[in-house]
Amino acid sequence: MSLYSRDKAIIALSDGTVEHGYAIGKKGTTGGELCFNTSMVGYQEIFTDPSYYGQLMMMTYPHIGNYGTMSRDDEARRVMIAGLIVRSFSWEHSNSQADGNLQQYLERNEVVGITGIDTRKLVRHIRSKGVMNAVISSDELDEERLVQKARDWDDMVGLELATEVTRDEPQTVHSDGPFKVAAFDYGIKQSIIDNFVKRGCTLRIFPAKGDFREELEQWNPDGFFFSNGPGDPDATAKYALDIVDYAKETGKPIFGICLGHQLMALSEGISTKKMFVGHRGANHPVKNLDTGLVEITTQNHGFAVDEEALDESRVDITHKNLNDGTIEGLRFKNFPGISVQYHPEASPGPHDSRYLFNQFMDMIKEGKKEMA
Ligand SMILES: NC(=O)CC[C@H](N)C(=O)O
Repeated sequence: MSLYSRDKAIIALSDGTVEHGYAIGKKGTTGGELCFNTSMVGYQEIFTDPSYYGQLMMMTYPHIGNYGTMSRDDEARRVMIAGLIVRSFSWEHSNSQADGNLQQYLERNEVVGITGIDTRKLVRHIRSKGVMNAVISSDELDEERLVQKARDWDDMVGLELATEVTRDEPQTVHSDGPFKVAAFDYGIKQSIIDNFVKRGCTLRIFPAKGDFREELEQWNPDGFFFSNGPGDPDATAKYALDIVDYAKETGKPIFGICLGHQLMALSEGISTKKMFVGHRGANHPVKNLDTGLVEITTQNHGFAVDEEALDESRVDITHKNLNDGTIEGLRFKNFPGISVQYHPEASPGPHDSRYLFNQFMDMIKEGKKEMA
């Protein structure tokens, strides 16, 4: 496709809403759950966040592509979003550090997208009607057929997607520090790995599925980490709780982010629920109930721990979202564990919540002292 495409494209929602625009990225047809992200920067980190696997990404910031792409900004080896919707696509970029332009990046990663869309209107629509599926197409422009396709698309509820994005084999990421953390990869972001390595943790990263008990016994980690990831936490829990339970039995500190947080709650019998509209952006206010302080956080989730299912003999709520009151963090009472629904690695986003990695490191240091 030449730069400055004027090839037509359509986005069709499962409720019959149709909008016309122009093709970006690869020509073709794609579909998924229609999400929106309100971050003003960090589009490349968002597109490569494995938790977005299977979702169409609508950016509310209107100007996307203006600073190009840089390979060091990737959160994973490939683009994970299923499609892209923007208001005003930048066919050209201006950034002395960029190593490419977004159109070429999207084409190389085979991402189908659409520009020229009134994203503010579509976001308001989803916010009033609730999250739904959609289809983007630049090779088939029949509105009715595309709406039907959106209706037929798999529902996110019940979808198991972590095995689509996890690694095939365990991998060790070394640091020069003394700590060993076993991390479970349901779609782990590179910036989470970097945050551990920076704090002196050598990580042994395990695939989502498999029996690694024997290897874990031998390696004897100082702590466990359960990662972020795509899909319905209930569907991942069907196989993942086995290893969460193992980690709990060891008595070592456990930390969970996003999907990992949801899995830890599920392992204590506390259910999750699909949200009316998810949280995706880099300015969500969260209150730390231990300190009373408010942190501005990066978020990306469509499910949440159900407050009604909370069991106070098993968990304390440590963090709450100030926009809608949903649970954002838990401390576990029957094992040394903390977890947050949001993203302390904040890539992109403000660094207010990085202290959570330090808090986990303190738990690990404490645990090692007790063992000595
Ligand atoms: N970032 C994540 O780990 C997302 C978790 C889960 N897939 C959700 O949407 O709620």
